[in-house]
Amino acid sequence: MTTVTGLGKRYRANWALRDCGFELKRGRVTALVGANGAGKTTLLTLLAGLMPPDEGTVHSEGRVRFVAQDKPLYKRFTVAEMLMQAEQLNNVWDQRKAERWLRMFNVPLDRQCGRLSSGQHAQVAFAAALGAVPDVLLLDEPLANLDPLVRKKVMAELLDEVADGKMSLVLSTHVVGELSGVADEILLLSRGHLVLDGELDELMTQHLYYVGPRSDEPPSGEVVQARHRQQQSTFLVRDQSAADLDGPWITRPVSVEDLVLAYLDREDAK
Ligand SMILES: Nc1ncnc2c1ncn2[C@@H]1O[C@H](COP(=O)(O)OP(=O)(O)OP(=O)(O)O)[C@@H](O)[C@H]1O
Repeated sequence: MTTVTGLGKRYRANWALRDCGFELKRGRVTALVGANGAGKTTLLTLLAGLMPPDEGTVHSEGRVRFVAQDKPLYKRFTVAEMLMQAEQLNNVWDQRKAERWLRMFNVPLDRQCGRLSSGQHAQVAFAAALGAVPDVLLLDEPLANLDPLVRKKVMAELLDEVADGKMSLVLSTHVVGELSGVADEILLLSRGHLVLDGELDELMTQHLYYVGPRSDEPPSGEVVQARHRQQQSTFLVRDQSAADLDGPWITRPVSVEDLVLAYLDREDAK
């Protein structure tokens, strides 16, 4: 439903994003991860159509809504007035959906936006985006400013929204420990390039740890991360042939967090 091909963006002479290609499907959650300055916000802004690419294309079907990191609201408006404005700006609007979200997170409709806590402020931005019943919802670091319980609840509710298979959700995040059970797909950016992308379940089966005697190489596979102690080496590898393993090596599964951090670490060291 969204197809991205050869996407690139530069600010003056510097490419912030290059050669980016992937698809976003309905009913799927895509996590966009990468170090500070990797190009996540640039990619989301291009997906939202808020600035033109310098190369490549984004083709999206349906309504795309974007909640930016700073989530601008009119400070003097009450929450209810903010929703009324969102209604006027959108051809399709579901007031019940927006109000339900705000009730769930205890945000008073009659409170001025300038008097909301940063967490409540974020909820108003989410409610306004969801009220527009988007086909593609893009959230730039939606979990920042939220306490751990609210983060969990927001994620659970967003997953519910995706579950009926109509919407595609993309969220950028630095909270990689909370991706397991949330993300179906991953896009990992490093210095403007996609270095890992695909279905998370598939990527998990393609990666594993080899633990064995101190050595320079693992028994097979492409090394993503290597750690050595005096007598022991541990390799996180991308490998599909581990089933035939014999010799001194043992294998261990990787977690989503291990996988993402290992790739971030590898790219950081380049
Ligand atoms: N308006 C701009 N003008 C010039 N350079 C920019 C502009 N916006 C972003 N950049 C540069 O483009 C690169 C990608 O920035 P971007 O904001 O997309 O990264 P990010 O992954 O969202 O970072 P963070 O995790 O810190 O929010 C960075 O090198 C940044 O300095």
